[in-house]
Amino acid sequence: MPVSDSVDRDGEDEGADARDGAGTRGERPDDGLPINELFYSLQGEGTLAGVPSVFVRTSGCNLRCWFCDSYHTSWEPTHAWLGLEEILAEIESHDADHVVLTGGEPLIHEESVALLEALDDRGYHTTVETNGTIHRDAPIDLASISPKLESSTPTPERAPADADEADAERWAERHERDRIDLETLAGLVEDYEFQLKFVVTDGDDMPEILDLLAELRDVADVPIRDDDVLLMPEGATRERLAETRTRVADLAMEHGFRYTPRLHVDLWNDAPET
Ligand SMILES: C[S@@+](CC[C@H](N)C(=O)[O-])C[C@H]1O[C@@H](n2cnc3c(N)ncnc32)[C@H](O)[C@@H]1O
Ligand SMILES: Nc1nc2[nH]cc(C(=O)O)c2c(=O)[nH]1
Ligand code: SF4
Ligand SMILES: [Mg+2]
Repeated sequence: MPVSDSVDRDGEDEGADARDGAGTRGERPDDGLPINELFYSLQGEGTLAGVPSVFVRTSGCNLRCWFCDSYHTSWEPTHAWLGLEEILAEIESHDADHVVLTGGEPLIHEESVALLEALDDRGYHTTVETNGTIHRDAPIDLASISPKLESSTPTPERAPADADEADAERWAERHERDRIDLETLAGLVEDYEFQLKFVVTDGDDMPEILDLLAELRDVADVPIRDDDVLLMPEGATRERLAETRTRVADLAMEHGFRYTPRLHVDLWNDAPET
């Protein structure tokens, strides 16, 4: 199946392009979001790992990591359109104080702002999982920023097997062009409580992380402590994590950064809605 570009063409109104996305179900409400899945689980990653949370996963992404563990929000997006009230009702049906807005890239959708405002009004703690290429003004309690390294680029050798070859080639170029935007990253760390969560495979990723941190520390008006930096092993399955996690834990100790597990993968492997 050809890779769908309909959720995220270039331009300002990237979220709007999801309106005619492949795999779409339901009418698009004015305040709606394309929802890939909405579920209750434990936060598996980062400084809040282990906290019971409702996850809202929007569809559509402006990048294409070859390893994306949410293939059906990026390479082959599917979703149902849900209105703001429907999303809130679903969230409120779970007994949780924490909501994690993720994707795909949730900040391509301007409607994510209204959702975050409504959650803030209701007293929820909100985490936004973002690739750090888009800034929006919204009540975000924790910006969980995962800047994408060169090792995430879907080169011909690394593109997912299901991806159309020509599309993958086009995405490799676009991914490489767009994956780091220093000004946007600086805006996010200045405006929000944040964590910088890098997906790491091995020591080859470290020079790029160190360079990026040095540049960001230069540009940003707020301190970025080593404590704000988390290394997360690449792996969407238990089998893959078994190959990467010890190496990444050793790198965290060597560089004085935090290590974050992927608790949900340990607990439930790659099952959907976990
Ligand atoms: C699916 S992404 C959605 C949010 C946003 N697009 C981003 O990349 O941060 C959620 C988190 O999963 C991470 N992730 C995706 N695939 C992964 C993999 N194969 N191994 C480890 N982490 C992965 C991302 O880096 C990000 O921190
Ligand atoms: N349990 C669990 N924790 C997570 N933390 C970040 C996730 C994400 O996909 O953004 C995620 C996820 O998919 N599941
Ligand atoms: S930026 Fe996030 S959602 Fe987009 S392809 Fe990469 S990991 Fe997947
Ligand atoms: Mg996930």
